[in-house]
Amino acid sequence: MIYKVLKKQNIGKSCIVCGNKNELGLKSDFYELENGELVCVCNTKDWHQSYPGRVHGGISAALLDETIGRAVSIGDDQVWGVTVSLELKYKKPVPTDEKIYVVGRITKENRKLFEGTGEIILSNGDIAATAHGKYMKMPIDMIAGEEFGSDEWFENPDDVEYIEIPDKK
Ligand SMILES: CCCCCCCCCCCCCC(=O)SCCNC(=O)CCNC(=O)[C@H](O)C(C)(C)COP(=O)(O)OP(=O)(O)OC[C@H]1O[C@@H](n2cnc3c(N)ncnc32)[C@H](O)[C@@H]1OP(=O)(O)O
Repeated sequence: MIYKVLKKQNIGKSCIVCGNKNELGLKSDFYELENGELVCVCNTKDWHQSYPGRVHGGISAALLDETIGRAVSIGDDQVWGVTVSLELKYKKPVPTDEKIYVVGRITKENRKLFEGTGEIILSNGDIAATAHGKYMKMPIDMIAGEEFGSDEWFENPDDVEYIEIPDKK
């Protein structure tokens, strides 16, 4: 299905999931969609493997964690959180050297906590993993320190207006 992109989120410098200067990272892009969900798009690499050809389960967890954790900032980019708990179900192998999509959304939110769900969708539409995460809201200076600024967190614009996400099987 094709979704209109409302906004591309900022990226970090060194983050394992989104950092553009992390040579071993996933260099993921995050897009806020018209339906209120967030999609992460990235290309898995050989060095993200556990068994040959198969992405490490911890990498899948990191992708789902960040996608759900970022979904809370749709509409208010000053809301940040730290992960309190994260539960995954690994349903199919995530291949290395493949473009994948991670979709997340917030399911519950109050002043202190938020919860969300997400899934990794392979290019053929298979759902490879699902997750439920719980996060505690926290000001960014409490998470990352007073020095957190524009050299750590910045725009990474592109001209993507629509994203086609494989139909889930
Ligand atoms: C450059 C940027 C790069 C990338 C950025 C990407 C963007 C974002 C991506 C995000 C994705 C990546 C994100 C990451 O990778 S974050 C990295 C992984 N996570 C962490 O590091 C978190 C580590 N844990 C902690 O710091 C503490 O345990 C926290 C802060 C979570 C709680 O601390 P603490 O235990 O001291 O809490 P409190 O005593 O102050 O209690 C406060 C209140 O909270 C209630 N409570 C506590 N626990 C729970 C619970 N389990 N369920 C329900 N409620 C709970 C508690 O009852 C109390 O309520 P009340 O009694 O006041 O009513």
